Amino acid sequence: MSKETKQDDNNLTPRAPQNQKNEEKTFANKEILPKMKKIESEEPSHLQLNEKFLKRWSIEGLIGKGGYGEIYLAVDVVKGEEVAIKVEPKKRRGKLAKRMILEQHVMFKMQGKPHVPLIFGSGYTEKINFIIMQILSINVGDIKKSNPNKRLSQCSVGRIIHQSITALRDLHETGYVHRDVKPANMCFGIYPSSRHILILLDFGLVRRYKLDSGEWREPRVRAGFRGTTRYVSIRVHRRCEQSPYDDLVSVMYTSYELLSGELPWKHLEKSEEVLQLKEIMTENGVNPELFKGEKSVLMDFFKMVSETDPYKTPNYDQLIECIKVLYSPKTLTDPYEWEENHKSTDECSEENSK
Ligand SMILES: Nc1ncnc2c1ncn2[C@@H]1O[C@H](COP(=O)(O)OP(=O)(O)OP(=O)(O)O)[C@@H](O)[C@H]1O
Repeated sequence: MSKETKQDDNNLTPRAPQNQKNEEKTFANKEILPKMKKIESEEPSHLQLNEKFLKRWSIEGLIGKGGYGEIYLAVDVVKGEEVAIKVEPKKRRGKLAKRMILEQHVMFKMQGKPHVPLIFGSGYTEKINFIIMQILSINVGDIKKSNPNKRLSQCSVGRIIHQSITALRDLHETGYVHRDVKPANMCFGIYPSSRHILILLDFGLVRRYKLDSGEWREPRVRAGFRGTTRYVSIRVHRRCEQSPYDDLVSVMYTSYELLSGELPWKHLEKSEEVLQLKEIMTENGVNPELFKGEKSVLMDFFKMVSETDPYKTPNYDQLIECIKVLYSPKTLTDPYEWEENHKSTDECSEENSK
């Protein structure tokens, strides 16, 4: 390892992925494998195709490019296993980028929890910060887009939302709020043992809301905007300090988008217009006008989330019970509609209407 390269102390030896036995190396479903983007030669990329990063990870392609970082598919040449490498430049606009330092800190704290990516290593080189982690499926937003009717069945949505709530409960228990919950930050595992497990991604915008003592931090009078306009709560539009409640509101909007195909404010550009529609949706009780047809199953969930006290720990169990109605009697381990061995997309709704 070069002198300018440092990895975290507890991470010098990459760890084996949990539950990833040798016989499980066949992918679950080609449709949800991460798709590679071309690494354009004229575009400066942090890592190059076929480069052997830190003499161990061979760069196979670019999976994603976010506002801050790039995500590459790489092969661990020692173990012959695929991994994802998230990279961000160490400096942004002349300032030291702290986003991924916080992200890897929180991801390390969460290791052992089922809904976070496994980390095999993290650190920095002269120019970049990096996290080497478990390779996952395409994100839930892209799974939805790849469905012919651009939405997901009630049965899939129920199980995605159930697992998102569990993932957030784990994060909130460590004292952090996520602040960017959305379908693009949710993926599934790709091996048989992990393909039904939803993984929450992108901890780059987390913030501590609870002290080690368990006491909540004093909220700021006016917080900066953090998150994605389409999914943030009304409180975030109003610049309130975010709490676990606000992550759950983003889960709530996610459920609507996945089930119906789009949120009512999808085509609005101005944040104030989006806010107005969000207010119409829930401010004076859940508005039945926006919950017609297949969306009616979400009314109870919307009511329960929007009536949650933002200054108290949410009742996660109650929320999970409420959303289970969408997929019962199926279980979290039954195949999803995008899996090859799944019989019919409507199977779940038929069962629900019995
Ligand atoms: N471990 C992974 N395996 C497979 N795909 C991944 C993995 N991590 C991230 N991705 C893909 O890359 C996309 C961007 O990842 P992420 O949100 O972590 O990056 P980001 O730079 O913080 O993005 P943004 O600026 O949009 O928030 C995700 O939506 C997902 O599709």
